[in-house]
Amino acid sequence: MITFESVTKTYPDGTTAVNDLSLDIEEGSFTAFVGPSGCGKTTSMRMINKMIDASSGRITVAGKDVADVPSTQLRLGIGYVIQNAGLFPHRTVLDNVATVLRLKGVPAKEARAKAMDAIERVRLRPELVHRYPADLSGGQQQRVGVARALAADPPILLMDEPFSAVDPVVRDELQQEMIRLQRELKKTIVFVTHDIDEALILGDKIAVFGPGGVLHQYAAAEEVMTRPANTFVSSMISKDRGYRALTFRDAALTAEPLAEPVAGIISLDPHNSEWSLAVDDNGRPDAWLHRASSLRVPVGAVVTLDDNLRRSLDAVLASPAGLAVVVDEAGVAAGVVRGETVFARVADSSGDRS
Ligand SMILES: Nc1ncnc2c1ncn2[C@@H]1O[C@H](COP(=O)(O)OP(=O)(O)OP(=O)(O)O)[C@@H](O)[C@H]1O
Repeated sequence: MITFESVTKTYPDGTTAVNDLSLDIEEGSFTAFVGPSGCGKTTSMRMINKMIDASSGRITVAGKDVADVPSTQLRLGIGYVIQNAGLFPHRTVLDNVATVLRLKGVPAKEARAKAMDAIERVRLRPELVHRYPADLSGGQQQRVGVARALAADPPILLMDEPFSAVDPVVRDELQQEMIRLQRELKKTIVFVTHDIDEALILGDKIAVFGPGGVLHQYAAAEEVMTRPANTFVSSMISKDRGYRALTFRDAALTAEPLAEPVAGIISLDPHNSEWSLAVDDNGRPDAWLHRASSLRVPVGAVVTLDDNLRRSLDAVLASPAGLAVVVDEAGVAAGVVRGETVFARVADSSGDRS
């Protein structure tokens, strides 16, 4: 879908940002460009939609050399999401999302209807559509940025560090949202991040960039983890490696059922008699409640039954009750998994690998 053939970019001041890059990005794949700051990830991405021109080599999109396609035409088929969303401050959420459709000449009414579809797709609350970006949280703004990029249904999505400015809990939510969206939409996504964890969580394929704009490895996420191409790549992944490997282990958990909520509170007996679980009106987990002191601890990570072992471990460790909340597709609390069960699976899985 997107190919780089011996592409080099040298800026006028002599900096070589990208050095002889060859890469073949398959249609429908999620590719993460990862590496430390200044390694040419953004430059490589921006050459795809011609925000930056290559100095030499060739880039093709859907078989066409981008040099031969007018920039505006090229960009109408390529959604673009950046850090801090880059929304127009004086346009409402709805008008922001409708922007590309309007540029494409879609009549206003139809553009708004399609924009609403995109807003629903990213699960942004519909009552926010008439607000201005400044009235939204960072995470909500990013959702608008993703909706705007998706509204015109482009086959390709470029995302440049889109989640690096939001707090870790929201970032985790947005990452899970991207995984869900990609399952539904099957776009060709290129995602720039300096965070190897984010790359491994999201990417089917990972391109590891190093100083001087050199590509060190381009492979499936699991292969980068288990067979790093060289010492540069191993140094990127060496910290917390065992923990990261859990990303690729199926948790294969069974949920233990929960009692019915009474006034929004679910008793966790017999698993835990010190804590209860508060849920919202829709039955989604909200907070852990310490029965004796009434202390409330927001529920951070939750799991679904097909989650990997790493997310399951995160959910257990983030829970003061030592239980992970299992949610269904709608985010409704459907059960719990005990810490011991997850720890036993982690121990088994380390055994598998040795
Ligand atoms: N317009 C420019 N003129 C000169 N040098 C530039 C320009 N833009 C980027 N560079 C340099 O090119 C190199 C690659 O930059 P690039 O932004 O592509 O890297 P990156 O891996 O995306 O890093 P970051 O995450 O910090 O943006 C860096 O050394 C950067 O300083």
